[in-house]
Amino acid sequence: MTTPAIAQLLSPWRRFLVAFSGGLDSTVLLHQLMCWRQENPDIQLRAIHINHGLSANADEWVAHCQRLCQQWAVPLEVVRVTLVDEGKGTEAHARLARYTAFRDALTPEEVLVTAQHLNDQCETFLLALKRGSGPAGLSAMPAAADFAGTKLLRPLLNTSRASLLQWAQDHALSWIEDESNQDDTYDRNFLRLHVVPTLAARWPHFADAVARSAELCGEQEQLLDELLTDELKTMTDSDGTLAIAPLEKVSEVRRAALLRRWLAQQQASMPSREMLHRLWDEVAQAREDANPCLRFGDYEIRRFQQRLWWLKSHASQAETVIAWPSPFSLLRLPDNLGELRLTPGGIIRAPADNDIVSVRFKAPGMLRIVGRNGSRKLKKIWQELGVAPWLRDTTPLLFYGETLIAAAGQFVTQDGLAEEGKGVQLEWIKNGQLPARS
Ligand SMILES: Nc1ncnc2c1ncn2[C@@H]1O[C@H](COP(=O)(O)OP(=O)(O)OP(=O)(O)O)[C@@H](O)[C@H]1O
Repeated sequence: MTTPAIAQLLSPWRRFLVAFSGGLDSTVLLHQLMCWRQENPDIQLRAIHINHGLSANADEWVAHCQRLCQQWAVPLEVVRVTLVDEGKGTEAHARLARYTAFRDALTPEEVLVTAQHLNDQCETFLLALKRGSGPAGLSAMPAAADFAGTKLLRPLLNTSRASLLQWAQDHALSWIEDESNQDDTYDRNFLRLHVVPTLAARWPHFADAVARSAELCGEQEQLLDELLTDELKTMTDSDGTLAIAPLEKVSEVRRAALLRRWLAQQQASMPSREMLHRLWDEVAQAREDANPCLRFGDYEIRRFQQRLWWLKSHASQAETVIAWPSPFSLLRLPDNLGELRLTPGGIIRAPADNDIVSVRFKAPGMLRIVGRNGSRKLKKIWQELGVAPWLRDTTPLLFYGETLIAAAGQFVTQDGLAEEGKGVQLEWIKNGQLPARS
């Protein structure tokens, strides 16, 4: 026998990867799916268990999951993850590692199924309330969301923990208890252990009511998505950058809603109100000659040519070195950035072929050109091309060390500025054409 919720939400799909921790919730989920498979043999089930190695009992949990999956004839993948502490807290790290492992394990034909239930939804809502979230945060967890090119489904979201327990007892299921669930230093556990039981004792349907509020908030957000989609499209370029000028003409609340949606398209985590204000005041509206930048985790937002750019941050990017052994041949740049060409003309002294031997590619658009030790003049040149979105809105600049020595892609020696028709000129070619200089 299956629960209607499971069949209703999952019926369009046929292949499932079940996130199986071995706890009560995911054990019931896997069992219900297994029962459903008995009636529908075309359904394919796989389970995945992530071993975070955090508990002394972690190996026992793995063994328990293996036993159960063998008994239910569900292939199980066990993934051992190693947590590196980057100051985000163990819980957040474990979660990140877990979802990365899910992403890696999923095939495009499968959907991921997790076992969050009504009481989890209630806690998620209360945690968002505690953070002062708006409707997007208060909509808590959606029952279905896009994930890793396929879907993440939460079919138990309207089922209470009590009814999962009832199911487990009725079917004599066994499950593991994670001892860390009793640790009320975690906010979620504090709510689960102390707050929600008090609320539920007074108002038995409190969790249902909260879930309804979450759903209503979700609907409002969806409506705004629909209403703003076309407007956002007109402001966004094919490269994902966002025009600033049209945002100046709309009301503050509309602008915030548009910026939020633009950030969501870049897969950014939801920004706080303060971050949105900073994004507008410190980046979009920065002084004309400023070179503003706002960090968002591993990413940053920059302004270039009156547009906002979402970029992987320099600090988090490993330097790539591209050899350019013969600088008079075309150099193809990574990330579809185009090509570089050196042509005669524009410099006092024509460099020997080996003057420039490698180009160090940092972030999109930022190149470090390094000469061979033997070259006298062009030893170390920084070239920032017009692609660099964090340049001031001027022509491409050329640096020697920290010193600006030329603009518009002309090389000069340290001795003086370029002379027409002599030396070499560096050109950047994108999609077969020289990009327009601003
Ligand atoms: N170690 C694990 N291995 C496999 N699946 C897990 C594991 N831990 C949790 N899950 C899956 O994730 C679901 C939610 O668990 P939990 O609430 O602890 O984590 P979460 O990923 O932080 O959830 P949320 O999406 O609410 O932030 C579980 O019901 C289970 O399906």
